[in-house]
Amino acid sequence: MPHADDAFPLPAQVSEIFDPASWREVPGLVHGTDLTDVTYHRGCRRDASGAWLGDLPWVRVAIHRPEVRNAFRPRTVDELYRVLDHARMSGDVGAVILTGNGPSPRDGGWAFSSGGDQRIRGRDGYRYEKHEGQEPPARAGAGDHDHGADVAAARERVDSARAGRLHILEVQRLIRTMPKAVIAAVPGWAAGGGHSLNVVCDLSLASIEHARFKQTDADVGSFDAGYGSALLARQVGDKRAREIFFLARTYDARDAERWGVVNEAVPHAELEPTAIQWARTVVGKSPQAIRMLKLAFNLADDGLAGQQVFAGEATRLAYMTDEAIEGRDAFLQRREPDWSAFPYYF
Ligand SMILES: CC(C)(COP(=O)(O)OP(=O)(O)OC[C@H]1O[C@@H](n2cnc3c(N)ncnc32)[C@H](O)[C@@H]1OP(=O)(O)O)[C@@H](O)C(=O)NCCC(=O)NCCSC(=O)c1cc(O)c2ccccc2c1O
Repeated sequence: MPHADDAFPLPAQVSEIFDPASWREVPGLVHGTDLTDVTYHRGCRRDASGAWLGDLPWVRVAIHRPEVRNAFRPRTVDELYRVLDHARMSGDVGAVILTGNGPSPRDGGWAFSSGGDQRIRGRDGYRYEKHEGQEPPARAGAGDHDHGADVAAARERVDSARAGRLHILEVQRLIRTMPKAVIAAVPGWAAGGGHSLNVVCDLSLASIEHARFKQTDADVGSFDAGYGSALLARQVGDKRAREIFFLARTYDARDAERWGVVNEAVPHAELEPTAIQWARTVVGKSPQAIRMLKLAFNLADDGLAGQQVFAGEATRLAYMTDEAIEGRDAFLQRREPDWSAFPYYF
């Protein structure tokens, strides 16, 4: 039993393959209080009784809408952005595990994400809903579930006063540009915009038993013409990327591994422990080296935006030198800078 005075008691079991002993809640970003569609946890060490001993430098972010294969609505995207930005701005966090909670209480299906929630798609994008987060909880078993009524109720909830959004693209850019390793742990379906979310992560693991991939964008009249297609082509080759989009056939974790959509296919039970192990390995490397490498991998494909992000880190390195400090100090001391100590390296 955890100690009553434990700073961080064991969190709730948010997913069947989530190990509460490896994580703690993050105050201000707690599911059920601050978040409805996403869960967010900080890696930590605990003793045998479950008492918190200390933090570890990684976090776990999961979409928590298993009853709709973790489809995202605007609120989901807002929450994803919020927790990912928290991870980005946490100086003691070096890796992010991105996954989907499951299984579905309706039918036991697993998902990473099935992309934009088609029930609330409008002509201008995905629509916010009134009273979000107050929907009746999904009940176990498909018997009492009426899909048509569910779709009608979701459309009824649309808040017509607010504009539609496509801001999963902002989340993609955040994942792409945050100077930390983002590891996708794909426990089930990665479809449509969920397929693209996996593409944009730095590293990916997929469940052999349950992960399934399918790029459905063109089936529903949508198209991720950015990272979701162009970066995919870099990963799997141009012909294969066209096949994935144009034919929209389902492929599994083994195919995904062979094609380069994921790094490794692993047994379902090993998915989260392996993701944690990969996070542990990445944070064992030089933070500066990982930062520069990630941004270097992005640079050529991201054009001037990629150069800008890489150059920002180069500027930070420059600020750490005596030469840059001499420039700053000379200005503050109202004197000419003395560069004589600094060679013209070649
Ligand atoms: C993912 C599936 C292949 C899984 O099939 P399966 O047979 O296992 O499960 P069901 O189909 O029975 O699903 C269970 C349950 O979940 C509901 N559901 C699943 N996905 C969604 C969804 N995306 N939106 C709403 N609801 C969903 C489903 O209806 C069932 O409900 P019940 O009421 O019957 O219980 C299969 O589910 C599937 O194909 N899903 C749809 C995948 C899809 O087309 N996604 C959207 C692609 S477009 C997109 O994501 C996208 C979003 C953006 O914001 C963009 C922004 C800018 C550019 C491009 C964007 C973009 O392309």
